[in-house]
Amino acid sequence: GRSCALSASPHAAGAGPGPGENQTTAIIDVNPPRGTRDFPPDDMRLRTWLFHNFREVARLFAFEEVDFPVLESEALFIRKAGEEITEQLYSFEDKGGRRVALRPELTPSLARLVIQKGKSVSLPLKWFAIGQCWRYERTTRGRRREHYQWNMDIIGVPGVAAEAELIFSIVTLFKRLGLTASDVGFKVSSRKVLQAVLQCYSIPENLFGEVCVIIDKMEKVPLSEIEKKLTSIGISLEAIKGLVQVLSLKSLPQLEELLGAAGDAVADLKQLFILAEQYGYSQWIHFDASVVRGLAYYTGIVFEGFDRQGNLRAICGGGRYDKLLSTFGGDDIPACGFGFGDAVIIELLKDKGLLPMLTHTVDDIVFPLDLELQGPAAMVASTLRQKGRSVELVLENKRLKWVFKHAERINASRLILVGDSEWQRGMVRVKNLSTREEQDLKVDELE
Ligand SMILES: Nc1ccc(Br)nc1
Repeated sequence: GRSCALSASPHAAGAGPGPGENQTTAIIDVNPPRGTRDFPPDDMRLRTWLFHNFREVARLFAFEEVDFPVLESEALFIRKAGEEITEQLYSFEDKGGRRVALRPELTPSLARLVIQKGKSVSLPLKWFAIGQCWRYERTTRGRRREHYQWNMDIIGVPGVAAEAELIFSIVTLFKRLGLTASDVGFKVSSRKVLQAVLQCYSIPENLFGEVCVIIDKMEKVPLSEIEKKLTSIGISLEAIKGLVQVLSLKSLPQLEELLGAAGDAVADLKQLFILAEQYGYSQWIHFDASVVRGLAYYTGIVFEGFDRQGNLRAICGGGRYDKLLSTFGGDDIPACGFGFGDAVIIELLKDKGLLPMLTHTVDDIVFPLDLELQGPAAMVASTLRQKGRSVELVLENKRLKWVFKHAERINASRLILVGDSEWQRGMVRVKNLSTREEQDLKVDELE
């Protein structure tokens, strides 16, 4: 028998290529799972830049950051309204036999946390989160299965001042990214418009969510299919005609004519446009009755950000969801919020030539001229780091030519050489890599 594992040849047959043998194919698939992305440094810098802008806007609007598990109970997302988001739920049974899901959106988790906190938090709440969301899309469409969403939610404010503030926070983000009202805009409507029509035809309230989800596809599938689906859930042809008519309205006066000024729908929308005027972002938004959004839980104002060129899918979307918390067993707490994905916005910025140039830069590169000086070089690096400078310490015995090349690659501002003769005098040689100026400095003179 073998004395110990070490004596076994690590390259017994079938153990893969040995040292020096080239690896033609990797042993494992080095690509991420279908529909998911890696973020190597360049992509990660762009993502960090985008998320920094999300966080900065949230700070300007005094929102507090929250987070939740990517994994939630499946029950949080089971809604009987035929939404794409629930049909594509990334759910499974865990080893404890529990039905769990990778969250497809953040709003239900936020609602769960608000209810969990109950009386221990005072309303209104202004919370934001940036989280990865998942869907299990049939590979036929080869689309992404994950994206990161920035969510901002105002909990406990019944009036449309909350929606006005939320839309302005997105306008603020767009401006920070260099986009103007000529590049992007918001279509705004209210689900109370649909509610009013359904009431006219005495369609039961419980069909409201389902009707909205079907209607949301209005511009994506032929009208005949919409009519077929609506009929299949018991909506009369007459009611369908009424719905289609109201959805084609393009102005608030037209809506008022049809619904009368009485209904909340018109009043809410009028108030929202007045506030937008006062905020100074009227030119960013317009009423469009065809905006429904595909989530069943919206109950009032709904809006979506879009690129005016019309090349891309919606950039973001949101609205009021006054009933969601009570459907989870919480109190009847009004709420509104939006989701803003990390993919369409980057496509738009690319199209507009607005992607930032982000490079990996360091302040100093420290290089011991020979191996005995590794200790002193580490101390020099530590002194500089304590002063807040980012320092690349060369960890191997490299030729000076390599060090200069590397300094260029990482955009270092200074090269600090730790040499024997200088070190004997407690000095190091400092090269400013932009001015080429060179000087010997005492370590504690470095700043
Ligand atoms: N809901 C959702 C999740 C993931 C992606 Br990608 N798109 C939408």
